[in-house]
Order: sequence, then C-alpha cells, then structure tokens
Amino acid sequence: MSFRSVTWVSRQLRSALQGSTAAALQRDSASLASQQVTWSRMSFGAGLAAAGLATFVTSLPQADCAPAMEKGQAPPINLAKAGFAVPKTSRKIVFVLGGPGSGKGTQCSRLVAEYDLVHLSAGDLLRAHMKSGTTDGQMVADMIKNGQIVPSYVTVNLLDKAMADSGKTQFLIDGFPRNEENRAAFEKTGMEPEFILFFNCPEAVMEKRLMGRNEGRTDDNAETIRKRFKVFLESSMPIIDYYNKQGKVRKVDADRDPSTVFSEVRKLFEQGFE
Ligand SMILES: Nc1ncnc2c1ncn2[C@@H]1O[C@H](COP(=O)(O)OP(=O)(O)OP(=O)(O)O)[C@@H](O)[C@H]1O
Ligand SMILES: O=c1ccn([C@@H]2O[C@H](COP(=O)(O)O)[C@@H](O)[C@H]2O)c(=O)[nH]1
Repeated sequence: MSFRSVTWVSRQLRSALQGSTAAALQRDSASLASQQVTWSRMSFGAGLAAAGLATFVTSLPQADCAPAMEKGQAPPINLAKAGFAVPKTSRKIVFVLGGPGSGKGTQCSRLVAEYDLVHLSAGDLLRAHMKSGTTDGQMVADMIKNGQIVPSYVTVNLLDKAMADSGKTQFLIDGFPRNEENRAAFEKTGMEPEFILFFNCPEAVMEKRLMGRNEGRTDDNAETIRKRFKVFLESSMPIIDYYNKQGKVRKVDADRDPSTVFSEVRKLFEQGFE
C-alpha cells in the first residue's frame, strides 16, 4: 500500500451524504469536497467513514477548520478531538534512525509536506518536557546535555501521548529507539515499526553539520557531540542491526545534498509497507 494522500475522504463524505436529507450538511460537504481533503487509504475503515465521518467533520469547531481552509489546504481532521480513540495496533509507524546530524529532522519535514504522516521527534518531545519544571524534566535536561539516553518510561509515554493527541494513524518517529531498553519498552506497548528509515552518514560530515546548526541546543558542542557519537555507535547501531536482521531497514546515503537525499527517501516510501 502506498503512503500517498488521496481525496478518499471527500468521496466517502459525498457517498455518505447521498441518502441524507440534511441540507446544511450538504452545504458543508460541498465546501469541504472542494478542498483537497487528504487522508490515506490505510488509516481508516470504510464502515467508520460511512457511519460517523460526515457527522463529526461537520461538527468540528470552526476554529479547527477555518485557518487551514483559508490557506487552501485540507481541513484538519483530528480523531482524538472528535472523540474517536485510534487503537494503538492501527498505528502505522516508521522509525527514522541515523547518527546525530545525519539529517533525520530535515528529511522528516520534507516527508510530512508530501505524505499524510505525523512527525514526532523524540528529541523535540524530550526538550519540551525538560521545560516542564518536574523532577523528570531536570533529569532529562542533564541527560541531554551529557548525550545520554533518557529512560524509556519517559520517552515512550511522551511518544504515546503525542500519537494519541494527534488523532492520526501514520507516524514518523525520529530518533527513537536509541538502545535495547527503548526498543523493548516500545514493543511491550503492542506497537511495532513497519520499517526503519536509516540515514547513513560519515561522522566527519555529521560533526560539521552539528557544529554549524546554531539552534542553541545544549548538546551541539564539541564535547557533547563526541559523547553522542559514542552512544550512537555503542547503543543505537545494535538496534539498526536488530531490525536489519528482520529485513526492515531501508538505508539512505545521507552524505549528499538534501534534495538528492529526499529523492531517494521518496522512492523508499513509495514502496509502502510490505
Ligand atoms: N543533506 C544535508 N546536507 C547538508 N546539510 C544538511 C543536510 N541535511 C541536514 N543538514 C543540516 O545539518 C544540520 C542537522 O540536520 P538535522 O537537524 O536534520 O539532523 P538530525 O539527524 O535530525 O540531527 P539530531 O539527531 O542531532 O537531531 C542542520 O543544520 C541541517 O540544516
Ligand atoms: O529517544 C530519545 C531521543 C533523544 N534522547 C536524548 O535527546 C538528545 C537529542 O536527541 P536528538 O534526536 O538529537 O534531537 C539525545 O542525545 C539524547 O540525550 C533520548 O534520550 N532518547
């Protein structure tokens, strides 16, 4: 199956409305159908769409729909806000792994612009959490500054909550799992990755990129970068090997300009899930 977004929801909406007598609903549907309502085929059961989709889309608060529609984009449909919980086992997950500075975040941004995917960077979630003022938050701040891997109970909870809150079903999980403890804790939740997108990049290239990133990160300095590289080789590479043995790794040569890297990434996504 392909990740490519389709106007499938529009069609479902129109067919669900064919038997409906509600004029107001039809008016809303026509305006929605004129937008490109994107969703992906695999994320939704036809029964759910026919039974409830028209109702909850039209009942979404205006504030949720208006800004995106003004920009000519798809109105956001958030299943969680609409009261539908997406079962964990329905989530389609791709782990995006590679050394620090290999370009994971850069390529994930490009992917979400083209496909119906939610990008969750474990590092970003942890950086937000470290500002929470909790004891955990302080621990996370210290660990990031030292290039250490935060215990799974923190990271897995943050990822799980972000997935649930998104109300979506297809995720790029960037920078996780980083060690065996992470991997095992995630799999215990019942979720597993469809495949692993692995960015292969020489250390010298990654170091140059990180030193030039200038985003004010506490770990983008020569001393912490050295520690992060060591942790990557010792703890994270074995995870990539683990998935490689399962035939789940799709490897990209990341030492090229971002557009060239992306054209290869796109090809790997067009293969869909096997
Ligand atoms: N293909 C590329 N060529 C040159 N520079 C790149 C390329 N991809 C990303 N960069 C730059 O390198 C830096 C690191 O990229 P990015 O943040 O995407 O990496 P990352 O793998 O997500 O890093 P981290 O794991 O540390 O979060 C950024 O400044 C980015 O603009
Ligand atoms: O799953 C994770 C992800 C990240 N960390 C910590 O955060 C920093 C920065 O991560 P980036 O992916 O480079 O944004 C990383 O060095 C770890 O300290 C983590 O512990 N677990």
